[in-house]
Amino acid sequence: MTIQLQAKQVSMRFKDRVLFHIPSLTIGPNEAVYLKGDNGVGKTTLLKILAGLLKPTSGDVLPRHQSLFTGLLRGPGRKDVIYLHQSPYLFDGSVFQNVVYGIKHKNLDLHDKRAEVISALRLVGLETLADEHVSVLSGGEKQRVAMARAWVLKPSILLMDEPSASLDQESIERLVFMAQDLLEHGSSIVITSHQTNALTRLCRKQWWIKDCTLIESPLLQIIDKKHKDKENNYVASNSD
Ligand SMILES: Nc1ncnc2c1ncn2[C@@H]1O[C@H](COP(=O)(O)OP(=O)(O)OP(=O)(O)O)[C@@H](O)[C@H]1O
Repeated sequence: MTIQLQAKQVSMRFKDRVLFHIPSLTIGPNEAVYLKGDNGVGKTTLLKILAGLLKPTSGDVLPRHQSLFTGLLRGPGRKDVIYLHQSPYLFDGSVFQNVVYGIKHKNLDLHDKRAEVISALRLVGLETLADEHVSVLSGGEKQRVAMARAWVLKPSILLMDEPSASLDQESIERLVFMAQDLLEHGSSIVITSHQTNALTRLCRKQWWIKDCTLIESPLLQIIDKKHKDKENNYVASNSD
């Protein structure tokens, strides 16, 4: 299922400081957005508001066609919208347990759940570490586990906060492959990053937080043939 989120007159203030006021904002269905802006302008804050993890000072963010009343009943956190943290939280357990946790209530038998988790770990290149405890993983590997956990959930909207900050080129390309797969299945993604890279190149729209508001514009990507060939080779070598 894909959904569309709509924000109306959303303002965020910390004490006397107005971080931003956004009159109107829509995400989805099936969009890829690059969210940019200087340090401290409120990118993380906006993603948390969209995910329902933070309440704006004023305004509302609702799935399209959902009434405010239903929204109030739903409680904190927005089902089907996942916020991928800059430094993801993994619980005390193995890599496999961390990824399967997301689908523990899904109506799949154990065999199918295991297959889904192994596919996700293969995509992020961590299948050989499935039984390792997460405490032995590097920062980049933890980020990849968090991405695998998000991918198995097949969210309608995935909000990725600086996903590439601690990743090398190969890991970024693995994330690109997963993000592309979600997009092909109708999900939307929002990516924050201080540098353009293969992930931000997936985006066709830009949100720029500047002067305490958000400016939206289309993002025209210049297809770099050399880069495209490299991505295609990567996909070919990772498809069964
Ligand atoms: N709970 C809070 N109380 C007070 N100020 C806060 C709170 N949360 C965030 N801020 C402030 O709001 C501003 C925006 O923070 P945010 O993390 O959203 O910025 P950002 O654009 O993601 O920055 P960066 O690019 O550095 O990650 C910062 O100045 C931060 O200190």
